[in-house]
Amino acid sequence: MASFSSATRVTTFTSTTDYCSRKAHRALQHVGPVQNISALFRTLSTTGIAITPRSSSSLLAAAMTTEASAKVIDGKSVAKEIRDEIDFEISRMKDSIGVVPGLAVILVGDRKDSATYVRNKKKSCESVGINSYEVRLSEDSSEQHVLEHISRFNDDPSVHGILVQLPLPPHMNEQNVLNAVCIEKDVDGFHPLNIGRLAMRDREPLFVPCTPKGCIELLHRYGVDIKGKRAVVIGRSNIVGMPAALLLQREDATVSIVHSRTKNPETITREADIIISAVGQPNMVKGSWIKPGSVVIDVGINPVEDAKSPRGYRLVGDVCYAEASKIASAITPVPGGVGPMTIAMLLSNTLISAKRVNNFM
Ligand SMILES: Nc1nc(=O)c2c([nH]1)NC[C@@H]1CN(c3ccc(C(=O)N[C@@H](CCC(=O)O)C(=O)O)cc3)C=[N+]21
Repeated sequence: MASFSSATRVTTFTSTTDYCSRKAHRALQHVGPVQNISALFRTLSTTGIAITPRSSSSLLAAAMTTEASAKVIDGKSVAKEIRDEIDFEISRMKDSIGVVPGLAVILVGDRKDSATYVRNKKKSCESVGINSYEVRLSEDSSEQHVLEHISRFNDDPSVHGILVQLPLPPHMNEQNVLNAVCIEKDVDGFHPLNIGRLAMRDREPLFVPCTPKGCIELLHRYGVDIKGKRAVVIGRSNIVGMPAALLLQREDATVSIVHSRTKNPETITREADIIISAVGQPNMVKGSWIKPGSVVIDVGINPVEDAKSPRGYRLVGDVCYAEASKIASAITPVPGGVGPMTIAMLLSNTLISAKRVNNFM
């Protein structure tokens, strides 16, 4: 790919004769090479130069030929950092009151992806000193059977968190099953009472759903201001989109939700300073949906066929990374972005639960 050489820059701005562009050109000569389009827009705004539609489109065209240079929001390394903090806290709790947190995971059926997630969760639990209890039930087990296991874990004081891996087989009623988890152990944060409290001002949920919590944690740890910013959440699922929008609102963002029935999703998304995409459509969000300088959190983890990959597929996000990383100021990769954070937040919620029930600060 061609780099954004100074020759390119000069051509970009002398090709148009309007005043702003000439002024922008001078500003650029002043600041030296510009790494990406958002840096360019920032530079222009600090010099007080208005960006006209005309200069804007030539800037965008120029940006499309530059190397990717948005800051990569490294979920994998932040998740590691968080696991180290959790590890420390668990040792402190064990040393002072002798309690070790416990997480129970119920897996029904033999979906390969679910088995992988459950295995990863178990490994992560071990890495921080959380006891994990796993129940694997066959695809054709009854809902009653699942409810019995939940009830047993509800009553077991060594279990501080209960996670029922989703999706459940089609013959089970997901609502019945999730409602059975007592809210004090609902580390997924899926119970309606937890979601209801999340939605209300001056109420506190016992647990915040892991994936949205992980998204916000990434924004915090990368120093992204949320207060007063425009945020767009793409997708309205109960487990990610909807709670992500509620959390952003609690952080004082102005939030819009874009979904499958939204007219002009591209126009609305392009107004956002912060985008959280959780739809499960590979490469749906194009560069043209993104405002220069915005921050993009890509929750999608979509397998796409890839004969060159050893597994026969590779994972891509909802966002077209190649395009977005030239326009955004920061972006999460897939894999290595939100995924590892989801698991770190599950461990965090399990620790919170164990601390709460034992009155340990
Ligand atoms: N009750 C329940 N709670 C969940 O939290 C839940 C669930 N059910 N069902 C399935 C989804 C999916 N999910 C993921 C967690 C981590 C990664 C993850 O760590 N992904 C790695 C890639 C892993 C790979 O390479 O295969 C990454 O993005 O870097 C992915 C997906 C949790 N889920």
